[in-house]
Parts: sequence; C-alpha cells; structure tokens
Amino acid sequence: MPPTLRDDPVRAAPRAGVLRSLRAREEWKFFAVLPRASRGLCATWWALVVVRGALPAMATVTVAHLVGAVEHGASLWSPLIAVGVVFVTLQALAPLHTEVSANLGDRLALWLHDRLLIATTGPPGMRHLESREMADQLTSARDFDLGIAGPPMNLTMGFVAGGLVEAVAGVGQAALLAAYAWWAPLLVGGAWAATHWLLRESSRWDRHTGEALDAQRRAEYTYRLAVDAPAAKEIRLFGLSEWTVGQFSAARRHLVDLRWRETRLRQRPLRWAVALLVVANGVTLWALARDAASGALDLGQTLLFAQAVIGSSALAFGGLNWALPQAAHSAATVLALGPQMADRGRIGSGTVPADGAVRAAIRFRDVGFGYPGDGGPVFDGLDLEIPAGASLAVVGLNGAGKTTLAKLLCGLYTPARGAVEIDGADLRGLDLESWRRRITAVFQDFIRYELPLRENVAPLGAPDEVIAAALADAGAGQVSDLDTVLSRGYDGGTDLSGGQWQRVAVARALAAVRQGADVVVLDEPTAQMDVRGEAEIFARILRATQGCTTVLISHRFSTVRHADRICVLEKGKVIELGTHDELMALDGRYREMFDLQASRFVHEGSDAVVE
Ligand SMILES: Nc1ncnc2c1ncn2[C@@H]1O[C@H](COP(=O)(O)OP(=O)(O)OP(=O)(O)O)[C@@H](O)[C@H]1O
Repeated sequence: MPPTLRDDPVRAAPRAGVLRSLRAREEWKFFAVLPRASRGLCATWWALVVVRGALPAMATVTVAHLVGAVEHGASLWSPLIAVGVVFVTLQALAPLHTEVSANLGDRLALWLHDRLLIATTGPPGMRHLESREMADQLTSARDFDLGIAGPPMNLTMGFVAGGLVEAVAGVGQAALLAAYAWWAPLLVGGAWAATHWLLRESSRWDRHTGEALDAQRRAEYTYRLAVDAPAAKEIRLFGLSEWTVGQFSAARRHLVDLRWRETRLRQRPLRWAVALLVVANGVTLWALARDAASGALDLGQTLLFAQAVIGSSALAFGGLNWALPQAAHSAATVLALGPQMADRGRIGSGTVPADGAVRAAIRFRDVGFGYPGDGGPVFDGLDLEIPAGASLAVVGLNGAGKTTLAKLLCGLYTPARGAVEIDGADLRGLDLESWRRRITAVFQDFIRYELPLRENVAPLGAPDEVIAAALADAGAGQVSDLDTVLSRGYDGGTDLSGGQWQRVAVARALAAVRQGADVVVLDEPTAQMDVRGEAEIFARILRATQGCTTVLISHRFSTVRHADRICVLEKGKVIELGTHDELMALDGRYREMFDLQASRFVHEGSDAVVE
C-alpha cells in the first residue's frame, strides 16, 4: 500500500496542528454544540444557510439567461420561470430562516441554561460560587441570557445565520467570476473578504475584561434591587431610589461607552479598505467593460459577470464578525464552566456509606481552615467533641467561626488541616450524599422557597402526615395550608412574617429528622422570633430532636443554657467547654457574656427570659 499523507509525520503534523487549533476555537465549539440543542432544527438551519447562500448566484445566472434569451430572440418561458422560482424562493426562505434561527437560539439558550445550572449546583462544595474568578466566569457565561451586553441568543442566532448566508452568497457570486477570468474571483472576493481583517478591531469588543464584567454585574445587581420586593423597603426608607437608578444607568452607560470606544470604525483601516475595494472592483469592471465593448462578451454574459462583481460584496465585513464570536464565547464559557466549577467545588468524598452514623461521637480533630482569599485562618487547631445523642451549644462573638463550624460539619468545605471525624472515621472517607441524608440544618440565612408550604417543608417530598407533624413541632401548623405558594407573586400565593418563615425553616429540619436525619444543626434558629415564641419553639425543637446529635448556634443565652454542653469559640479555638452550671462556676468568658445579656433583660424588665 502506498504511504498516505497520514503516514508522513512531517507533512501530517502541520495538518493535525491546524485541526487542533481549529477545534480549540470557540466558533468550532459553538457549532459543535448546536445539534445538542436540537438536531432537527440544526440540520434545517444549516440547510437553509446553504440554500439561501446559493440562491443569489442562481438569481444572477437566471437573470443573465433571461437577458441572453431576449437578446437572441429565444423562448422566454423557461428563463422567466427560473427567475420567478429563484426570486420567490429567495424571499420565502428569509422569514423561515429567521423563525428557525430564533427557535434554535431559544433551544440553545435552554441547553446552555441547563449546563449552567448543573455546573453551579452540581459540585458538592460551594467554593466555586464564592471566588471572584468564578464570579467573572459566571457573568461572562450568562451573557447570552441577560441581554445586558448584547442581544439574547434567539436574536444572535438570526445574525449568525444572516452572516453565514451572506458569506456563502458572496463566495457563490465570486465563484461565478471564475468563468470570466481566473483572477477575478480572487481579486474581488479577496478584497471584500479582506475588509473582515482590516476592520476587525471594530467588531471586537472584549466584554470579558474585569471592567466590563464589573459594570455588567453592577447593572444586574441594581436592576434586581429596583425590581425585587425585598429591597423595596430599604430603597424607599433610605431614599435610595435615585441612587439605584443612577447606579444602573451609570453601569449601562459605562458598558455602552466601553463598546463604543472599542468598536467604533477607525479611519486608517477604513481608508485602506475603501482603497482596496475601489481598486479591485474598478479593475474587474474596467476589464468587463473592455471585453463587452470589443464583443468578447455578449449582453447576457456582461450582465452575469457585472452582477457577480456586485454580488461578491456579500463577503463584506458585517454582522458575522461580532455575532458569531459573541454567541460562541458565551457557549464556550458555559462549556468550560462545568469542569472548572466541578474542580473548585470538589469536596473529598469517599465511598463508605454514612448509614447508621452517629453512634459514638462527632469530633473536630486539630482542624485548620480558612476561606479563600487573604482573610486568614478561621480555625487553627480546633478540637471539639460532640457525643452522639447530645446537644452542644456554640457561642462566641460575631465572626468567631460558629457558622463555619456548622458548614464544615455539613461537608460544605473540607478542613485544610486535621479532620472532622464521625465515629472516628474522617468525613472525607464517607459517602457525602449519604452523610447529608443523616444531617439537617436550619441556617442563619435559610431559603424562603417560592413554592407551596408542602415543598417548603419537604422539598424532595414526604407524606402529608410527616409534613403536618413537622409543622406542628415547629409551631407553624397554622401559617397556611399545604398547597398555598409562599410568595405573593403567584395566584393565591401568600407571604409570611420573618418569624413564621423561620418556623417553616425549622419545620423543614424537623421533617428531615422524622425521615431519618439524626444530626441537627441549628444556626440561630430563633433569631427572628419574639421572646415568647423563642422559648416555646426551643422547647418544641428539643422535644422533636430528642436522641439526635444537636449543634445549636445562638447568641441567646436563655436558649443556649438548656444544651447538654456549651462551648465558647474565640479566635478559632474552643476556650471554654462545659454545662451551663460549670461554665457559670468557671466565671470566665461565658459567664461574662451571660451576665451581660441577663442584666440587659433584667434592665428591660424581661428577666423571665434568662430565668
Ligand atoms: N464565605 C466566606 N468567605 C470568606 N470569608 C468568610 C466567609 N464566611 C465567613 N467568612 C469569614 O470567616 C470568619 C468566621 O465567620 P462565621 O460566619 O463562621 O462567624 P460566626 O461566628 O458565625 O459569626 P456571626 O455570629 O456573626 O454569625 C469571619 O471572619 C468571616 O468574615
């Protein structure tokens, strides 16, 4: 068998390199994902690109035939029918292509949204959502959706389609010129194609610089402040309406300015482009005129080639230069985000099932941990044991690391040093999913799901008896019926007070307990409740979580004192640990904080609260 190019490493290498760099291009990736959005629509879209691109050249040929038939006195029937068919098809396919493009753009946006949400919610950890770099990537990836820095995907697809049709049409028309002279398509087509390169700066706006992304995020943020109900109170109370509008306008204007500065046509390349086009078209049209005058070309041929010269202008610099890179960049960023976020949000997880835990104790053993950035360590050698089935209250000043401790226990971060151990086994070795079925929490910043009460209590579903019992345990049996959506934005929806919402969040944790969770983390579970409500709900929580290993984080010492043990966190370490009575007897930091709060309540006449 004779050797092929593939066998020749010297000649094959550059080709492989070209292919690799072609594949690395965002445009390539964009076209590669289109069929995944919709195979049928994608095939139709490409077919229309080719057919619509070929039609202008066919129109040129059919018109020239018609003129030739008139000139030579031949029958006009078939040339006329051909002209009619081509022109009608040309007109009819344009709106069809627009529809297909919009539809395909919508499907692609849906597909990209799915990938985006999988990328953000998929990783078991949460570091990927907290880093500045990832926030930039996310803003960049959401470009196709926001319409802040460019049109949405369903419009962009139309521009891309139009640009490709023009490119194919331009090539088709230039190709016709080959029948006149070999150099003509190269000269005319080349001159028009060169405008893409000469004027390339005008189409390139790197919208993904820190400056543009900041402006984009600020615009989106202030927009949300203006339109979302939760911010409405403060916006009005603090007289921030004008500030909000001003911030939004300034960010949008900044984006427009950035784009204008980057993409305005620059004089020198424009002059070069015009000069090149004048020379190329002038030379070709002059040659055509000369040959027509000498009789070397008849009228039909002259018309054919003159039209082809004009039609080649479809190759000119236009929408494709900005629309395709824009769409391609968004798609490529979304595609890249999956692995990047998976990497950042990775949590060391093993395969040992956590079923049956916790039997002996949870232990933080010499734990060192700090958040990304230059904030320094939150824990530096934290040692703490929580016996199974007991309750531990964690107290400390703001920023002492109480919530961080809860997050480590939930497996949302892994310690940089030491380990969180469950019955002596490193949490990293346990199967995280099964561990998270055993643990439940009420976070300080719990989520108010815009869902019916039923799903607010059991987002993944539970029998109604379980939900009703959990609501009753949390003292939230009366807040609304299970089918009512907890948002006024929906038909028949309602909203709850802060305290009622907190009871619903507690009910969510208690429903999980009823379904098998036996480690309960309560981070300020009563912060939004009145004093009476707090005492009452805490008694209920204790009852409902009997036998569970409970970590209670609270600044309210009236609540804290009922825990089996209390630990005081300071500067990332446990400085005191014991029962309420032991810590009071110790006369240390706990007693100081307790007395301070008690004196405040006594002073305010609410001494019953701290008994
Ligand atoms: N996501 C984060 N990224 C960076 N730093 C963080 C993050 N969350 C908390 N920190 C920092 O870690 C430290 C401990 O915070 P943590 O929320 O655990 O404190 P806390 O004791 O729960 O405070 P509070 O009583 O105010 O709720 C603080 O210095 C805080 O600024």
